Amino acid sequence: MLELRSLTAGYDRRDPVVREVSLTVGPGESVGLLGPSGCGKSTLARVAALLHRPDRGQVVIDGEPARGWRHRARRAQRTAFGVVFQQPRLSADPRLTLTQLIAEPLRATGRGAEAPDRVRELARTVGLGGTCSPAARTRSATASSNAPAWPGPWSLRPRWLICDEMTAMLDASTTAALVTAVEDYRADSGAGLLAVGHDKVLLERWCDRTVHWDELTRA
Ligand SMILES: Nc1ncnc2c1ncn2[C@@H]1O[C@H](COP(=O)(O)OP(=O)(O)OP(=O)(O)O)[C@@H](O)[C@H]1O
Repeated sequence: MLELRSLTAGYDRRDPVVREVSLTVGPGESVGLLGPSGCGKSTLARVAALLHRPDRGQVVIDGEPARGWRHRARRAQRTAFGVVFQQPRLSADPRLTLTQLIAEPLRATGRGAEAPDRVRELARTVGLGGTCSPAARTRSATASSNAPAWPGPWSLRPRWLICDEMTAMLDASTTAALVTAVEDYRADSGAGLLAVGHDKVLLERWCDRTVHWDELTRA
């Protein structure tokens, strides 16, 4: 269970963008969070993935409250999350090859020996035919990591996926391929998903249930 309990967060303690928000994602469940641009969805997604420290409230991961954030998060909790941000081009270091992008999270967490097998498997999963096109790079960023030290969606087999406007900049066929890749991974691993966005049609089709930002903040 991923529990967000009464979270208040933002960039100025006197004027937080997320106020007293609570949301629960069950094991293996996919929850879509809908809301207008600028309401605080990305901020909440970053808090949920332990990337942004809230001012108040708790993130509880499988019964255990998070006590550290970003690099201070416990490794077991940090690696429980795979995160896909809305700007994949900024998430992938352009100096790395596609293979390095996929292998880096494993090396960074002392599991480099698994890299060759995982690279082969993930390249197949996300449909990288050895090309270096922007779409292929987007898919490899999704498969690997958002920053070299931050293990991403698939490499470390996370239990929770946080997707923040994952498909906002993609065409329809790449969107469909990515959603399929996420769902294949979830079917295989039992991972839960929090997908944040403003595409109601996509999230309602994709997720077990959707909640609107207003419902979270009305209470
Ligand atoms: N790093 C930051 N520093 C200061 N303010 C920020 C920062 N990031 C976001 N904000 C502000 O916080 C508010 C919420 O932003 P956030 O990105 O969480 O919203 P969002 O719902 O995800 O929007 P979008 O759908 O446009 O991404 C906005 O007013 C934004 O300008």
